[in-house]
Amino acid sequence: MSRASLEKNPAEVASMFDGIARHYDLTNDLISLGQDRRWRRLTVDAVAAMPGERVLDLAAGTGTSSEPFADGGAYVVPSDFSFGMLQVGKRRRPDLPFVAGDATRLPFADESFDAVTISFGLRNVVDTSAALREMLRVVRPGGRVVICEFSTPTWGPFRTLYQEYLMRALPPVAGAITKDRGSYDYLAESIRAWPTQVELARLMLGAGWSHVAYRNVTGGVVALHRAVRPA
Ligand SMILES: C[S@@+](CC[C@H](N)C(=O)[O-])C[C@H]1O[C@@H](n2cnc3c(N)ncnc32)[C@H](O)[C@@H]1O
Repeated sequence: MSRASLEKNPAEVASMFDGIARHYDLTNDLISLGQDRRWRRLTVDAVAAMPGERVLDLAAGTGTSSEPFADGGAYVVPSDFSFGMLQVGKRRRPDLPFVAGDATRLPFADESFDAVTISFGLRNVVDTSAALREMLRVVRPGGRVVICEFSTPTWGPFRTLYQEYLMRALPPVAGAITKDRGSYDYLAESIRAWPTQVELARLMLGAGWSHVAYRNVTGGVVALHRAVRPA
């Protein structure tokens, strides 16, 4: 199966996710050793959506990151540009209003959401700053963003161990399960090349977000960044 390169050409990225869509959720559980469920719960807590609030879940894939918002009473819109991922999601959760859209040119009006969130998606978008600006545009003044993404473990010895797992163990193991080693080589390489916690916070400030803050989860394997659109 074809993998994307670190240039993150949108057609290549979408086609790679089309290819893994069927096994995406199961493989996630396996390769994260079940940690993904905790990361998702903390993301939902950070967004703290009230019932009836409008939440955009960007790069929502199969909608796994969107479901808890809907189940909590928010009006969540899962959006993604991989039709394969959207189809799997729509089959599983026909009640959710999946919308096809590119994170760098969102098909939504200005100020149409109370909050926007993106889980394990921003790293795959060709232009990080353009996506951050689009998220700012579609959120109302005073609205918030929460980004859940792989990051850089803070403790040196753990970072070394993790990077060994990432680069040496994860691609062959996930490749054997899915018969698609290339996509997991991409996963490992894209995580290693991704900005640190502080660098991402700077990009958010540069895109116009204020009150930018982050917290590390699982020792910094994942970071949750949050910010507010200036009123
Ligand atoms: C790792 S999946 C994350 C899915 C989901 N948020 C989750 O937590 O399971 C990354 C998703 O980002 C989407 N994506 C990447 N670049 C995108 C872009 N420019 N616009 C919209 N979606 C994009 C991919 O299609 C893929 O479904």
